[in-house]
Amino acid sequence: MSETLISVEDLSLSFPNHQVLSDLTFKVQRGEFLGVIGENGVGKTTLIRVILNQLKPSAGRIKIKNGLKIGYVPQFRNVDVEYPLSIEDFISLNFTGIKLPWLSRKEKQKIQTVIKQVNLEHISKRPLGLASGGEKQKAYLAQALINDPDLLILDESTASLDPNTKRELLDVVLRLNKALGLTIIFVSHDMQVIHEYPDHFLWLTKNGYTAGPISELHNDSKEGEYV
Ligand SMILES: Nc1ncnc2c1ncn2[C@@H]1O[C@H](COP(=O)(O)OP(=O)(O)OP(=O)(O)O)[C@@H](O)[C@H]1O
Repeated sequence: MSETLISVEDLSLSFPNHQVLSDLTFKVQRGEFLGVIGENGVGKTTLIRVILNQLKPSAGRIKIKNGLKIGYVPQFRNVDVEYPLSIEDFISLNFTGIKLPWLSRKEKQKIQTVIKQVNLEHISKRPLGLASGGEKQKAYLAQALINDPDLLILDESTASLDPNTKRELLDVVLRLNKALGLTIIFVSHDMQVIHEYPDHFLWLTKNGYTAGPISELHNDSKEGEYV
């Protein structure tokens, strides 16, 4: 039996003088890998902010499963080369509910687990500022995993990575989805990767939206890359 984690019903959101989301209805089931696609300005990030409870819908409803733990991987932001923390220490910053001024053995083990999950073992002691773009995104991914989320949201986290690095990160995300049953919402402009990785899609357009299993995503849209 599938379990609904997020249920969105007739949801609309307007900013002053500007309707962004209109009559949106979809569900996210546990274990799903949902790709959210759409042109610039169509409301992808706005939708994510509604899911994160940072914005209230103007109309309609969103139901989030009680106690759902969400991990968030932001859009790539370069980290200054002078940034002093090691990748390991950077990841540990995201621990919530730390009771002691130092890390417990269990917390240290957890850090090593997530470092392995994102394939950063070989450079975990390196300052984050010296890591490559792909490695930095993996460090953000590891940070999002540290509190055992049920749902991982990646908001255009691969947008500025080269094609190989992008695939490397998405291979890690797909493994987490398949092996651990982690539910994924992946926001992207890139039709090609939306065809390849997610099992469901939500395609926001200026005039509405389409949603469904990835097999129903139009093949003629494969070529398009929104930038
Ligand atoms: N707080 C706000 N107040 C007013 N307008 C906003 C606000 N936040 C976003 N917008 C506008 O709403 C529209 C949707 O923005 P959003 O960031 O959700 O789009 P997006 O699909 O994520 O775009 P991109 O792909 O460029 O990141 C844009 O026109 C944006 O300028």
